[in-house]
Amino acid sequence: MRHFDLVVIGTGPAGQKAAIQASKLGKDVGIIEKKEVVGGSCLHTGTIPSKALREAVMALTGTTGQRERSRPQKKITLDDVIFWSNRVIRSEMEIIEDQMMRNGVELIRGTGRFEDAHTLKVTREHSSERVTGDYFVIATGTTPAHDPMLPYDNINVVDSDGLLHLKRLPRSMVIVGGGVIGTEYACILATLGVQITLIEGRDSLLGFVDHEVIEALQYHMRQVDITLRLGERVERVELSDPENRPGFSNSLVRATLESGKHIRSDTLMYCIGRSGATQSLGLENVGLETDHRGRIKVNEFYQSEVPHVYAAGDVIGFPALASTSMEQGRLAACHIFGGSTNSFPELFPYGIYAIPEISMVGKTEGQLTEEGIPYEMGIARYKECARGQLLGDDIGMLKMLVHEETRELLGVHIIGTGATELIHIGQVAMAHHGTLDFFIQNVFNYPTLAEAYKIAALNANNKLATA
Ligand SMILES: Cc1cc2nc3c(=O)[nH]c(=O)nc-3n(C[C@H](O)[C@H](O)[C@H](O)COP(=O)(O)OP(=O)(O)OC[C@H]3O[C@@H](n4cnc5c(N)ncnc54)[C@H](O)[C@@H]3O)c2cc1C
Ligand SMILES: NC(=O)c1ccc[n+]([C@@H]2O[C@H](COP(=O)([O-])OP(=O)(O)OC[C@H]3O[C@@H](n4cnc5c(N)ncnc54)[C@H](O)[C@@H]3O)[C@@H](O)[C@H]2O)c1
Repeated sequence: MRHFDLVVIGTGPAGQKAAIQASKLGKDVGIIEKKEVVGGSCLHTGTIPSKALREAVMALTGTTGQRERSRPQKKITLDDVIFWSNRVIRSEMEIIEDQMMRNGVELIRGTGRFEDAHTLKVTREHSSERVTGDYFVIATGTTPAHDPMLPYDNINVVDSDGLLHLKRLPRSMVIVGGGVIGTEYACILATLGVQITLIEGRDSLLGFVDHEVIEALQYHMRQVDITLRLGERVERVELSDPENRPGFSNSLVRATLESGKHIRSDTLMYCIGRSGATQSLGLENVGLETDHRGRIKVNEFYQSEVPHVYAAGDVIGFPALASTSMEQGRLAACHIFGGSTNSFPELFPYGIYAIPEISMVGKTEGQLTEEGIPYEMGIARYKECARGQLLGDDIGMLKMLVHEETRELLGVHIIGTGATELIHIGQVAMAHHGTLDFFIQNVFNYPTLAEAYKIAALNANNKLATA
């Protein structure tokens, strides 16, 4: 039986960083992975495939600047897009495996299940073994939440994992759930020419994003013929019998909404959130419970109620991003082995890879209003920047929120080309309690989109001066 200082379960972003950090601190580390491939849902079904798909679609359709946004120039097959994605996934996988090998992290393939508080049984198809550990980091991530009433068949009714295995591009698709996954895929697939209907139970998509940015996004989604059904919920989904389709016309799926509307399509994708992958971990043998969505409760050090068992990444819930999962895994290993550590930063950005992309850091106008914080707003439109003109991005916008008295930056919200990169300028300024004067008094490269920060700061300054 092999013994490790630390056993990590799961090779997604949280598990990778926990394992490598512990190994850098001189510890013996084993990492368990139930799939044949390393990288987690991040690399195989989540972040990377969806972003590779997006990049491929943008390149193949020539959707670079928004002005050129159009229907595909040539017929693009799902194979074209998957070919692009697989190239990225393969090289990312090699990088992860190399990193683990170089750092002496022992990769053990199989499904891990606790037998007691320090023993994990690792089961493979034809064999099994037991490993023991002084400490554990559970980094098993999530799987798509399912509605038991739905007829999932992985062909016509799929979740976001199943989407990646479709054999052909559907003509039409209903997407249920206007969260991050539903919104990103709606934009990507519509750009490919799929006729999309997006159904969201709330009154707008992505409720945590600045309302003006969401209004702009929803406007542009409609411009590419995405039908938004907001404030609507799906009551029933039926698959048609191909031989006999009264009420289905030529479509294969019919969704009935609570409002009584029928929506017909070739395919329906459900993305209504995700559940912690904890069911088969044998947590009861360690004395751990999960919440109703399978998530593990941890303290600020990522320590569960059983002190030598830590958990990090999506399995602990919010914010459930690859970016935050990596840092949680690293911090967990630092806490276990006494490495120098910081606490998780209060300020971190969100990047939403819709088309156009969106990014935000800090507070929204809604939050500032609710908290009674006096603020002013500065806006820069990309079309005011030479770089925006060069890119043909007429719709991009950067909104800066500053404290009315201290002039400190409180939030930055961007929609448009490069939003997910540009946001980090605002993040750095905010982390150092920067004011809008930094942007006014400094010079930026020209022509760049970063110039939008200066334009927005001047705009806010003008409003403050006349207030
Ligand atoms: C469609 C989609 C798009 C996304 N886009 C973004 C994005 O753009 N940006 C972003 O920051 N985040 C994005 N995310 C979220 C991101 O993918 C997750 O936050 C991230 O993957 C979580 O990492 P993790 O290490 O916690 O878990 P995962 O990446 O889910 O990895 C968990 C691993 O544990 C393994 N495992 C599970 N149970 C066991 C067991 N019992 N034994 C052994 N191994 C086990 C699994 O096989 C898996 O390999 C996206 C997610 C989805 C679904
Ligand atoms: N760019 C990124 O960072 C990125 C991209 C994709 C996914 N993710 C991660 O993946 C997680 C899961 O994403 P998700 O989109 O599945 O979940 P989500 O929780 O973000 O959104 C689910 C949405 O579905 C709606 N909904 C639920 N049931 C419904 C019903 N019956 N009818 C209509 N609408 C319904 C909810 O109101 C909600 O808006 C996210 O929380 C995020 O952490 C991140």
